[in-house]
Amino acid sequence: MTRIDVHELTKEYGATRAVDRLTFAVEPGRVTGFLGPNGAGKSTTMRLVLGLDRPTSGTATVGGRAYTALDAPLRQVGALLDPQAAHGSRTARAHLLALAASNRIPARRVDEVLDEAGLSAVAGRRVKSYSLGMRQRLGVAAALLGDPAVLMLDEPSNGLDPESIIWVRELMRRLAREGRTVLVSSHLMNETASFADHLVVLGRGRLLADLPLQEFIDTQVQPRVRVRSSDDSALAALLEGHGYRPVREPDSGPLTVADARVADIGRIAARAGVPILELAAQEGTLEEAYLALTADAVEYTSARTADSASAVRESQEARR
Ligand SMILES: Nc1ncnc2c1ncn2[C@@H]1O[C@H](COP(=O)(O)OP(=O)(O)OP(=O)(O)O)[C@@H](O)[C@H]1O
Repeated sequence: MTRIDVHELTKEYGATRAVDRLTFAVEPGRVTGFLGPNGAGKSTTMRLVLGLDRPTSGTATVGGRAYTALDAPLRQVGALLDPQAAHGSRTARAHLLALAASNRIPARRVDEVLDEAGLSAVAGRRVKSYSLGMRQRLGVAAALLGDPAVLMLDEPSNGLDPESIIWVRELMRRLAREGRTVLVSSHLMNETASFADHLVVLGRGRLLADLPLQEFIDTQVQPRVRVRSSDDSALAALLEGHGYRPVREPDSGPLTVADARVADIGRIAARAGVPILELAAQEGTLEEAYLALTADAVEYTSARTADSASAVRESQEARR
């Protein structure tokens, strides 16, 4: 089993501390989502793991060894960092054949990964004629070439159409099921929630969270209950009498009750004889949880996003 271990990792570029005493492990058999605002240090961390940059201090290892000390790196770690990495004047097949030859990977793997990436029909075309989505697929094909135990993908869904996004999601799930170690950075929260089992979240180069996906959401977003009655005013008064703070959704929608459980709300209403038309637990989303956590750790924030992040937090506070 091959883990990625990052220990007390620090990287400074002049006065900028891009990565700040970072410690975490990426375990095999699950997809770990790597999140953080722009400039949080995700790409730098991936580059340090891949030996593309030298740390100022600390270590990053794969299976206990530095990437640069691996015998056949491409057969142990597959990475997608920059979809523009392939030379534009080469065909996709020639690009993969060159990579295979320099890493002692059998040439037949090239056709296998082209097929896996859905590029077989266009493998003879020059890469410069490829769309961003096709380049992303080629980058994923290159990452898979050495059949590696560890995969690190930086924004693999970037520029992909909906069908390709589903392809990436299912591919990552399968790679994790096969027991591989999969680290994926993304800015797309719904997307990350659909494939990640575990999350590592950075802010300003530091570790903000290292938790299973659901636990991360639960620690950031209070549980809520949605409830609707034929007499919402009576229901609201009843719940207030029991110490809850129900909030009416806009346009006379149902009531939202923070810090509440379905069974408790249902029992209170039944005892008082208030008819219930709808009663449901409302799950927090990864986006809410992420915004609540990272609002203070955003390096580049427009006034508008800062407002919406604090609005999410305020609405959460209001429901408490
Ligand atoms: N080669 C470099 N020289 C100088 N500063 C750098 C270099 N690479 C990264 N940085 C700085 O380090 C910080 C972390 O950048 P990094 O690209 O790792 O963040 P990120 O989390 O990947 O961001 P994004 O989500 O925008 O890709 C930023 O402040 C960035 O400007």
